[in-house]
Amino acid sequence: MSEYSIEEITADHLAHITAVAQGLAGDVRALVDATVRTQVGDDDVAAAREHIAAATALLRREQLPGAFGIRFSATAGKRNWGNAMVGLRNPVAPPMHMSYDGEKITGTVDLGAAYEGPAGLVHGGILAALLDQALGSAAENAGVPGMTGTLNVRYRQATVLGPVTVSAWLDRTEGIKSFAKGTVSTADGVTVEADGVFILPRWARGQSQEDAVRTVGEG
Ligand SMILES: CCCCCCCCCCCCCCCC(=O)SCCNC(=O)CCNC(=O)[C@H](O)C(C)(C)COP(=O)(O)OP(=O)(O)OC[C@H]1O[C@@H](n2cnc3c(N)ncnc32)[C@H](O)[C@@H]1OP(=O)(O)O
Repeated sequence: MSEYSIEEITADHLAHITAVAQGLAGDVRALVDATVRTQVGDDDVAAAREHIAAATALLRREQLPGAFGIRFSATAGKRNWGNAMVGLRNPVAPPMHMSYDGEKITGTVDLGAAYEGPAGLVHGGILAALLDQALGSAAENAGVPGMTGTLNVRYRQATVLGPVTVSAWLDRTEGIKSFAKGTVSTADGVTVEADGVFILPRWARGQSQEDAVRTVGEG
């Protein structure tokens, strides 16, 4: 398949594949957490590996030739289910759940042991990636999408593993450049601040936003 595609699916089918994808990705996330934190002995690890190998072989029976891509449909809108931060069927995504209130993106995410950098703290690269996604989505939702050109991240204080909130908003636009800002917060307050420039690529500039998003896609 191409990286961007349009497909029509019924509401019932969408509900079904959503539940299946969320279930599988959730199970694999649980496996990752269990793997990081397990203290069982070698025999149990060996037995677990046999089960994991069997599950992997089962899933490999029928695979996409590449990544999930970005898919559009009248029923479901955009499905970026492979996205590394928010992808519904990607166990690597924490996932961050995002909502938009017309001005601001709010992302909620629970970062467990798999996202550790310094002991007990969230890895800085993960925080940057979450902010990249949220700032990009803020620009996209404001109707001025673009690819990340530059992302500046300031780590104000450590971010303890656990629930975090990511906020992002469009600051201003200058032609094809959208400037967005955002923060990561925990119970300790704001831990990270970011600002970024999101640029509508040269090859997308002649198209309407809707056409560009459909043919070029987005994160
Ligand atoms: C509708 C289709 C949209 C598709 C997109 C939708 C995304 C919807 C987001 C959803 C949420 C995703 C969140 C995850 C987002 C990623 O992860 S995106 C992946 C990471 N980013 C990339 O891979 C981008 C790679 N870089 C590029 O593709 C190109 O360098 C860029 C950034 C598109 C710019 O290239 P270009 O179109 O040739 O730009 P160019 O005409 O040379 O310059 C235009 C202007 O931008 C400035 N500029 C150029 N590069 C930069 C830069 N890196 N930093 C700052 N300014 C720059 C120039 O100075 C120029 O400014 P002015 O002279 O006009 O004042």
